[in-house]
Amino acid sequence: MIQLNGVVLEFKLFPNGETLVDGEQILNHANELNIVTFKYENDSDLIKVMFLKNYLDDLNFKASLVVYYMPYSRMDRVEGASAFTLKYVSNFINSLNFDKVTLIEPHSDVSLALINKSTARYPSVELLDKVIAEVGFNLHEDYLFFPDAGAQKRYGKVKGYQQLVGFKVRDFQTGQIRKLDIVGSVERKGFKVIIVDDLCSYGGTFILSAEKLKEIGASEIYLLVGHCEKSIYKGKILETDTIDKVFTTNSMLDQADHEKIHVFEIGGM
Ligand SMILES: O=P(O)(O)OC[C@H]1O[C@@H](O)[C@H](O)[C@@H]1O
Repeated sequence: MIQLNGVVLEFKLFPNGETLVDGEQILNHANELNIVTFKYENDSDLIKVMFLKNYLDDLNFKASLVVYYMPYSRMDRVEGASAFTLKYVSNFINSLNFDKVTLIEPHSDVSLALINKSTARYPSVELLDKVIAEVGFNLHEDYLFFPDAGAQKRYGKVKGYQQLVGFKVRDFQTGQIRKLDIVGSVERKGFKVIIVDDLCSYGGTFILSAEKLKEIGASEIYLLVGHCEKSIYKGKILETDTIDKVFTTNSMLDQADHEKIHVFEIGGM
């Protein structure tokens, strides 16, 4: 889904699959300075962004880009013969020459390094105060939990919280989590935990984290993720009582289709 200055653009297809770009629709919402918002739904959205930016260039209009979820951001390293698709998509975005690019919760700093004139915003940090108030989190008794070293690097700098970290081993090819251990100790049982990470897919990481946290005495467990894929509906998080509530943004989901999910609007953060 592509927005121009907050307005969702409609794209149609020619019978052979080519994209029909409605220039009039763009003209109706374009200014000299524009914000293009890119909510990735599938690879065809990349082509739509390309057509829109080229059209704005032809009008001599400027534009910045907000990327709700950076596609391929998890392909931030290569192993064996795997293709470095994050680099290739970043090259594509760079070729469009936006004035600036804002990445919402990129999976790692590699996206920031690869994309020119890019900065990041982290809803998992920006929304923490709201989530803490909602779940009645006590700074002296309760814990934030980062499921792996990547999450600890991104969010561990938040001050004033007791923190626990997971050590996760995942098979790069199959995506299966081989094991997860908790590093850090707790003083007593019966505490709340907010698991903080960038993205929930099927939720395997968080179910496993929650099981381990329960073993060491957690009584209530919440999940705060910047992005939540629709695949959460196919995973076990919503079926079991291991995680009490999931807080996320509309970077991937459009709305919450389950009582356990709370979706914050990125625009209203
Ligand atoms: O365990 P699921 O939800 O499938 O995947 C989410 C995890 O996989 C990683 O890329 C994310 O950073 C998160 O830690």
